Amino acid sequence: IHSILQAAAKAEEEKNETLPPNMRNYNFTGPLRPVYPLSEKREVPPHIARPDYADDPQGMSACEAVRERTVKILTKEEIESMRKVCRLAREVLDLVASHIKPGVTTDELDAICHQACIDRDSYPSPLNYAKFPKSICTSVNEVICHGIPDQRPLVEGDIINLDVTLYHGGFHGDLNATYPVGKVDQDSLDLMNTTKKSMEDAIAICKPGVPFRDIGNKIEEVIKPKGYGIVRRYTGHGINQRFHGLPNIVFYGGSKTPGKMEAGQVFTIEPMINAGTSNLDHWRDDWTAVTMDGSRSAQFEETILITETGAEILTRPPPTTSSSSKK
Ligand SMILES: COc1cccc(Cn2ccc3cc(C(=O)NO)cnc32)c1
Ligand SMILES: [Co+2]
Ligand SMILES: [Co+2]
Ligand SMILES: [Co+2]
Repeated sequence: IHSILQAAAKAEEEKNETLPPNMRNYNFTGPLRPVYPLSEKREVPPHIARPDYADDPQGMSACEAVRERTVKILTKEEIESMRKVCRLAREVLDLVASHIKPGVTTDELDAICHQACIDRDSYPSPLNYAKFPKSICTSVNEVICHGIPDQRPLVEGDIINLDVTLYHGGFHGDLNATYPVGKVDQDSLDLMNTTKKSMEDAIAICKPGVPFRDIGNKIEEVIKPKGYGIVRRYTGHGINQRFHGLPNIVFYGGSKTPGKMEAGQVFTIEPMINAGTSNLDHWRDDWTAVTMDGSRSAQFEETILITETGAEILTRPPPTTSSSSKK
């Protein structure tokens, strides 16, 4: 009976108008489906400085095509520019997140993000990056990353990751977080909390002289006891005038990659953690990464600066110490 029902569901699916043609006979790994058509490509007013890939037919970045031999050490001025764009990116993430509720579509969240970038004299970095069609990545439930905003309304019980990157003053600022939609089951809450803790514990070990691979060792230490899967295909990355550069930061343990942290380096820590297998597949939209077993996935991301004494989270407001906090 089960296989009959499955065949019937599949036949129904192939008639489904909300699936784009090239996904009509794709074997989805979980219950989530895209809901097409995507909205019109959103415009960014000409007074806003654009990254070099914004108008490239393939969305290719000329500055990223130049191979790097070492991890960039930012100057004081460059660090100030990173502080500014990262602060703006945090404002935009928090604003978009405040609109998460059942019934809101991910396309509506994209429109809010797009306008919030413009209001901050910033370009939404994902737009046209390698031809990505929207201004934010919205990754729901079994989607690991790079989910495309579409006409699907959020449902109570979903989890959603919002991944925001802004381009301002010639620099990119990148962060993401995973949020519950209304009331969410305990397993999903555990997955989100553990993922966030693994990122925060990894940030806490960062300081000059620490090997980059220790980030993955620390994350694995937190994640392994829970039996979750650590995504291997996507990594954290250097970020500055480029959206993506050296170092590549893996989130699993036991990596042999060489390289140690130095003051003045800026990169993201963005572990993607699956409730089940670490294996992934991509929807036939070339972007959307999903867990192979349909289990849920969570991610958190900050952009951090390595300082003489440790790490500064550029995408978080500076901590107020008791002395400096205003009465
Ligand atoms: C060509 O191959 C791919 C595959 C997927 C995605 C993209 C392009 N892209 C679009 C948005 C986006 C965000 C990040 C990021 O670092 N988030 O933290 C990375 N890549 C991104 C290209
Ligand atoms: Co990001
Ligand atoms: Co400015
Ligand atoms: Co990133």
